Amino acid sequence: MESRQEKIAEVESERKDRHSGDEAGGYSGQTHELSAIVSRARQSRWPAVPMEEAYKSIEAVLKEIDPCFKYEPVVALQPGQILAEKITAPADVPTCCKSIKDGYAVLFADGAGDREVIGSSTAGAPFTGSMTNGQCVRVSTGAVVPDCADAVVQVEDTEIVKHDNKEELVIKIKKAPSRIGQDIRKPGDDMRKGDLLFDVGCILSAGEIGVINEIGLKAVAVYRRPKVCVMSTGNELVESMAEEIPPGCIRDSNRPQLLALFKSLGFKPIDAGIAPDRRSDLVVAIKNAFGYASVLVTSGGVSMGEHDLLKDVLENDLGLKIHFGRVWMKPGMPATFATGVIGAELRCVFALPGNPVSSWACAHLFAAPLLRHLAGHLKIYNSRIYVKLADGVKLGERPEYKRAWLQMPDRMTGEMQDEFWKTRQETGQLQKKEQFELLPIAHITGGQLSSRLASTIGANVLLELPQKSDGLAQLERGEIVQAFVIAPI
Ligand SMILES: Nc1nc2c(c(=O)[nH]1)N[C@H]1C(S)=C(S)[C@@H](COP(=O)(O)OP(=O)(O)OC[C@H]3O[C@@H](n4cnc5c(N)ncnc54)[C@H](O)[C@@H]3O)O[C@H]1N2
Ligand code: MOO
Repeated sequence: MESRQEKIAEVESERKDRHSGDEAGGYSGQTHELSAIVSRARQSRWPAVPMEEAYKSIEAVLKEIDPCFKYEPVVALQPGQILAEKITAPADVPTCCKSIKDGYAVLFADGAGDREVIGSSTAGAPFTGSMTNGQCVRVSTGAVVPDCADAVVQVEDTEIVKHDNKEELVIKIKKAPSRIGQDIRKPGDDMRKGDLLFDVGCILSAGEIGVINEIGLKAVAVYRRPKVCVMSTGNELVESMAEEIPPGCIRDSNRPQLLALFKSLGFKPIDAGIAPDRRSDLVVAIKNAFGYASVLVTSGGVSMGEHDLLKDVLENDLGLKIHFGRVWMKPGMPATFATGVIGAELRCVFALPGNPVSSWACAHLFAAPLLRHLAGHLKIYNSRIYVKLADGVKLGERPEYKRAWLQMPDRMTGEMQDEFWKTRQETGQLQKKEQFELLPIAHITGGQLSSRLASTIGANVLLELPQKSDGLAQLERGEIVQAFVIAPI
C-alpha cells in the first residue's frame, strides 16, 4: 500500500506537470504571438446584473428541467426525502371502534352502578362474545371496543366489588359516562379513506415516515437526490492534505467546503478534483465531470486575470450559453451561470469566484436553489427573517451579504416568556412592543474580506445589506435588516 508520504509526493509531481507549459505566457517566454497577458480584456464584457435578474435567469432554466423520481420501499425511507406523489388514505384509521382509555366498555344507558365483568379486550386479543345491560368488558387503551358497547369508563372512575383472586367479577361504575361514545375512537376518526394525507413536495421527517408505515403502503415515489460535481481551478492549488506548500501555493479549501455544503443540503456531491488554469485541461476536466453529473460547480478563474479562462472556455470551447457573467453583489461579483446541451443532456455550470467566501456564499445563493429544485423542493430559496444589528455597519459600493450569527433575545426564555403570555391573556392583545424586542440580534463575524474564510465560522445567516447611497452610508446599532437563514439557529 502506498504510504502517505508517497501519495503526497505523487500529488505534488502531478501538480508540477500540470503547470508546465502554461498558456498565459510570461516574462520568461519569448513569443511572436500576443500572450494572454498582453491581449487580455481591460474591461469585463459581462454586465453586473442585479440579484433579481440573476435569480430570474436561474428560474427560467429550472422550468426546462424536471426533478427525477424513484420508488422507495417504505422500510428504506430516510428523513429529508421528498415525496413525488400525492398520497391518500387507503382505508379508515382506525378501522373499528378502539378504546382511548384503560377501563371498561359499557352501555351508556346503564349509567352508574354495579357491572358484571364478562371478559376482556386487550391489544391483539379482542372480545368476541356479546354483552347486554348490567354487564361490561375490561378494555385497554387501543384495544377493540366490542360492537355491543357504546361508551368506555376509565378505571379511575370505578372500584372493584367482587373478584376470585384472579379475575374481576363485579365492578362499580362510580361516575356514569357523560355521553354515548365517551372515550371511544370511531372508524375514520384519525383519517378517513380517501383523505389527502401528503401532497407532492412534502419533505419527510419522522412523523411523515410513521404515517406512511401506519397506512400499510409498500413503496412511495420520492425524488432522487441530485448529483453535483465540484471542481476547483487554479495553478496555485495543492491538495489540502499536502504537508509542504510550495511558495505561492495554497491549500484547496473551496472544494472540501462546497462538497460539505452540498452534502449538508441533502444533495449528492461528487469530487471532480483540481483543474489547472490551462484551456485544454479545463475542457477535459469539465467534460469528464459531465460524465458524472449534469450540474457542475467550479471555483476560481472567473475575474480579470490572464489565467481567468473559465467564462471563455464555457462559452467558446464548450458552446454553453452564459446567462450571467457578473452579479452586482458582494461577495461573488464575477459569479457565472451557464447552460447548454452536451451529450444530449442539459448541463448547468455555476462558475463561482475563487475567493473562498465568495464561492461559499454564491453556492448558497445561486447553486443551492437550482439543486433544491432538482431535489423536488417547492421552496428553493433560503428563508428570510428580520434581525436587529448588534453593531453599526458601513455600507459598501455593492449590495452585500455579510456573515453573522444570531443571538436569541434572553426574553424568549423562562420567566419573561411566562410574563409575556400572562399579559397577552389579561389584555387579549398582541404585545407589539415586546414582539419587536424579541427579534434576534445579529453579530457580524469579524472582518468581511472575501478571502477571509474564517468569517464563515459560526455564521447562521447572511445579512442582506443595501449598497450605500446618498444619505445612506451606514446602518446603526439596533436597525432592522433582512437575513437569509443558512444554518440552524
Ligand atoms: N481587475 C479585477 N480583479 C478582480 C475583480 C475584478 O472585477 N477586476 N474581481 C475580484 C473579485 S470581486 C473576486 S470575487 C475575485 C474572483 O476571482 P477569480 O474567480 O478569478 O478567482 P481566482 O483569481 O482564481 O482566485 C481568487 C483568490 O481565491 C483563492 N482561491 C482560488 N481557488 C481557491 C480554492 N480552491 N481554495 C482556496 N482558495 C482559493 C486564490 O488563490 C485567490 O487568492 O477576483 C477579484 N479580482
Ligand atoms: O465579489 Mo468579490 O467576492 O468582492 O471578492
